[in-house]
Amino acid sequence: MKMGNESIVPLYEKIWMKHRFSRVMDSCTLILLLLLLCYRVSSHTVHTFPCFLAFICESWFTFNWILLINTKWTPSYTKTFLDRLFLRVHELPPIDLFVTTADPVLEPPIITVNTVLSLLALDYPANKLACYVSDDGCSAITFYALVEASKFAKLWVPFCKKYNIQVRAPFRYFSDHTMPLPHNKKDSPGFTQDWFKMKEEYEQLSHKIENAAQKSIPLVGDLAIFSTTSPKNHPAIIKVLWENKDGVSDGLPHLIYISREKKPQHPHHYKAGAMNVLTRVSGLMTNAPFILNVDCDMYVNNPKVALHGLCILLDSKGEKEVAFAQCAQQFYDGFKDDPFGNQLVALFVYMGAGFGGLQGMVYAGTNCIHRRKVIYGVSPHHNIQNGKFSEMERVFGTSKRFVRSVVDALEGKAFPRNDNLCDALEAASEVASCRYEHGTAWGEKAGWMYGTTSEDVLTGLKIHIKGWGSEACSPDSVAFMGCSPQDNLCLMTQQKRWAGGLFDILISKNSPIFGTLFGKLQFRQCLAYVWLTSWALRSVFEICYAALPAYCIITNSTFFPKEIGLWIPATLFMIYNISTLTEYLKTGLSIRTWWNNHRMARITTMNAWFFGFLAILLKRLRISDTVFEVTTKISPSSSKGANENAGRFIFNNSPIFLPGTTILLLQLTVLVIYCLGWQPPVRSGGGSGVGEVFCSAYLVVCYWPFFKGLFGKGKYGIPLSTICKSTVLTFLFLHLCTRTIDI
Ligand SMILES: O=c1ccn([C@@H]2O[C@H](COP(=O)(O)OP(=O)(O)O[C@H]3O[C@H](CO)[C@@H](O)[C@H](O)[C@H]3O)[C@@H](O)[C@H]2O)c(=O)[nH]1
Ligand SMILES: [Mn+2]
Repeated sequence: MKMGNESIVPLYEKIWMKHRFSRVMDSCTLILLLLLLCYRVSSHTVHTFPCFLAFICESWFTFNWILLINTKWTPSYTKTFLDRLFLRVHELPPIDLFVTTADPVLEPPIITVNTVLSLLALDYPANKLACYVSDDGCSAITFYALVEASKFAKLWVPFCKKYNIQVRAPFRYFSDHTMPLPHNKKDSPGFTQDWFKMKEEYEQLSHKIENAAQKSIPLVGDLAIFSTTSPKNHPAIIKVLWENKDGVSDGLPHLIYISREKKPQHPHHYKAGAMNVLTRVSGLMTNAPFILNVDCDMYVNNPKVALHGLCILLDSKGEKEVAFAQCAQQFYDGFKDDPFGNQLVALFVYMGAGFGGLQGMVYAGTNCIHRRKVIYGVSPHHNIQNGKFSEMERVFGTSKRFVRSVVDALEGKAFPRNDNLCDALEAASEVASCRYEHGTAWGEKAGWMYGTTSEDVLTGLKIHIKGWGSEACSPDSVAFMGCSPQDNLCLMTQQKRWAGGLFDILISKNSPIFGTLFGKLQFRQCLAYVWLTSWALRSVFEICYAALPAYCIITNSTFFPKEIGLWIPATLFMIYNISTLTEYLKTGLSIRTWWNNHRMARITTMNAWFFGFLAILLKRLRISDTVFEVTTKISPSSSKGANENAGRFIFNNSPIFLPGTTILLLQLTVLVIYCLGWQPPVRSGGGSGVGEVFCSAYLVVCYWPFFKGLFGKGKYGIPLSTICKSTVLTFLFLHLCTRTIDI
């Protein structure tokens, strides 16, 4: 190619995948579903209660399947050309790095520290980076850990860059205890020495942090301020922990600690609130045009990730169309065969790529690079008319200095390097106060969106509604790695929050449906969003469907088509399983993983998603509000030595296990009834048969972890109170079913 044409050379390419097999199988499934519905409508048995209920549920499943096929149909991924980036860009733009942490116990500071270290060591000019850590826990330990980490970073970052270390989160780098070979062979002699030194330094750092967490540290000096704070009631605390004063590109990036002001009576909007404070404070201090944000456990696994992201965002086409570049969420130390189905690998491969082929990948809350101006609410083909200052104040609040920074960001003006970050501290405290957003458009039109516990998807959706696209960024070596929920309790809490939060979006004024009708959300993207945000609704239909075979066995009726018609659901079941299994195998996952994921899908849907659904109902009825329950992250030291019980189900008193336990007891009961021949005589329309028994047995197999829980001890057993409640519910159901026979 000719020189001088650099701006035309694309920096990334979208590659369309051909999932032909999936398409064929998914279409077959759809045809069978439609056949089943037609059969039900045309046959007169639809008048019986079970057939009618089955028809309703199957209609939903079919609708849902159409949404799913639509999402999966045109998958794509992006390939980024790093080598071309430097042809096109002579000076890299600044990037602000955001990390959020909320609780020093659920999120051990050593994890946050590792994430921060991996960010500070990014392969990127250090004078173009600034790392902002938001601590919603207002924890002296987190603060102390970050201060110590910034000292360690002075050794760690040069070490990583000198030897081109790939994994720059020390706890992962040192986790296998063997010394890897340096990538840069000629430096080897010094490497061994340096490696041992670094390892020792890191061990000291983690001991210091661990000690601080165990014995309370004296709150003197910089920590004195924490002696009067409590996590939910304290003034804004903003400290510049490290400033790259001379602006040297091979030094350390700025590191800033922020704990926004909290008052008991002020809503703080959880993570979205924290992100908005980060946006404003960084706007005052560095105002970078790009923002890379991660959760506290998502360390950088590929130090070039920022460059890959910029290939997409600085590309001449991307510049006009792409609002953000989202990397997949991948997790380290997952259990073998994914017993809890929380690794989400197949989900990202098939559904993620599907979104990628439409208007764009959803924003997943972490591992994402945003354009700052888009966060401020700009539309794609906008002309910046210099809005009146007073108008800007209504949207962005009354800090003059901040509003000026917004104007700069919108106009794409380079930020005049602050001689001194501390100059901005006073203004920063103002924008981090809990009253600042009062009467502004934060969380509504600007910044991260409020009103749902899935703030990430809502924020991304509103960006798509403006007409922006987005891209998945998937460099060859995994971009980020994080900590997945470690047991089924954490998983249930997380899934409940997700499903509830997503459903909240669907029925709000920000619903994707309105987005298509009144905004610029593309139709197919809208359907994909409806698929995503209707997870919670699915639970209702699935629970009804699970009760159907039990009802039929008790009343000796059937909800299946008769004779030849029975082949439709039977083939459907087979095709569905073959096609999903093939997808897993193609992705390199095991048969066990496939089964575990499918079993878990039934369990999470009927338990966690159902409670997510209920939570939103209660919220809409103004009975109780939803809260963001933080997922526990396992600290690296405690995860060592996986025991034989890892991956085993545990239970507690939470009502979340009630639906599952009841469904299991119910199926066991009806299987006994069937085997003992205690069913009433068949009346009209045919009695229950192999179909119903198969469904019941299948559910028992899906709920096998619960079955073991019936007999388990301690935390491995379902609490007696839950079993009692479920037994009562089971008998109530039995009673109601037998009543319908008498009528
Ligand atoms: O009041 C809060 C609550 C949470 N967080 C932070 O939010 C992040 C995500 O919380 P986590 O408990 O890890 O939730 P996950 O379910 O693992 O997170 C996924 O789902 C969330 C939405 O439900 C998104 O915000 C996340 O980015 C996404 O990774 C963490 O860094 C927390 O520290 C806060 O800063 N303040
Ligand atoms: Mn998380």
